Amino acid sequence: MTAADKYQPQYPLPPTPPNEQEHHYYQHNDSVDDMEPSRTPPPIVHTHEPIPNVPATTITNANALIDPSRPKHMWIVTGPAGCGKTSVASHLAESLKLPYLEGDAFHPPENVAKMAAGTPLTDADRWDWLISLREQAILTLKSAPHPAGVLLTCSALKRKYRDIMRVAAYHHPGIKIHFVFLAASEQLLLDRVGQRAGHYMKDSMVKSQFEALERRQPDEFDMIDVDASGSAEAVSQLALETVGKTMRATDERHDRLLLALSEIRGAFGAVAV
Ligand SMILES: Nc1ncnc2c1ncn2[C@@H]1O[C@H](COP(=O)(O)OP(=O)(O)O)[C@@H](O)[C@H]1O
Ligand SMILES: O=C(O)[C@H](O)[C@@H](O)[C@H](O)[C@H](O)COP(=O)(O)O
Repeated sequence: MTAADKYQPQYPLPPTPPNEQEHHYYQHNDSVDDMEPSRTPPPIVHTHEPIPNVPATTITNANALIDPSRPKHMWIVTGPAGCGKTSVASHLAESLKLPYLEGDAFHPPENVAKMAAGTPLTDADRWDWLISLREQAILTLKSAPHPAGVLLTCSALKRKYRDIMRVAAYHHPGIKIHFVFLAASEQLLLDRVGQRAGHYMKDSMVKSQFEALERRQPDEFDMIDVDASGSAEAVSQLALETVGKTMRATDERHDRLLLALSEIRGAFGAVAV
């Protein structure tokens, strides 16, 4: 057997890259309501400033960009229009003293105009919006004086949208992502959106939001459902209890891990002596 034979992969090869014609199709066919591969993601603009007095080798370690002493929590309050994202997130932000990013504020004007005209957004419309929200959340976590977390509202209706947000933890393992899904019936949200004044999102859009909605999948362990059918106060309180419990559990797990690591180090130190 030659060396070349030896290194032939023993598993099925991935599909060959698209030929030029397909590539053209992927780039220009906007009628495909699918973000990958109908749109190539734009390059992510790294907005963080260089950190002074940190050796360049440390800066290349993504984890070092976030204060490594404790996990940083990214709480994403999700659900279709009218479920109470804004109400709940502002209550959480105030109670937990965390910075808060309102997802709607990150929609480009074209998206707002589209929704205001009663046209549901496509995956392609949401792609840049999700990335800019995610990057701003990371930037907020990195900014002095290092908050313990950040709150975001973002409908995050589909699994793949949530996966876009999860990329934050991939690049910055010090970030713990959690989704809170505010669960309520379509009829209830129709009523709430119908009664809400001065918002571009009209009740006619609630149906399409439910059509797009993909509920938590079994492997989405970072997602918690909160019953959002009660009064605004009751839902906010329930969400606060849920968030507090999860945050404490995550921090305790982290502390136990650090303790175990220091014991292992101690044991190795003793052996070395
Ligand atoms: N639990 C609730 N019960 C009744 N009305 C609510 C509740 N939560 C929010 N609302 C009202 O419903 C409308 C939509 O709430 P909002 O927080 O803006 O939802 P979202 O940000 O998800 O669209 C607002 O007018 C708000 O005051
Ligand atoms: O992805 C979307 O289609 C939008 O993000 C949508 O889900 C969101 O609900 C609107 O921006 C309206 O804002 P409210 O959720 O505040 O009604």
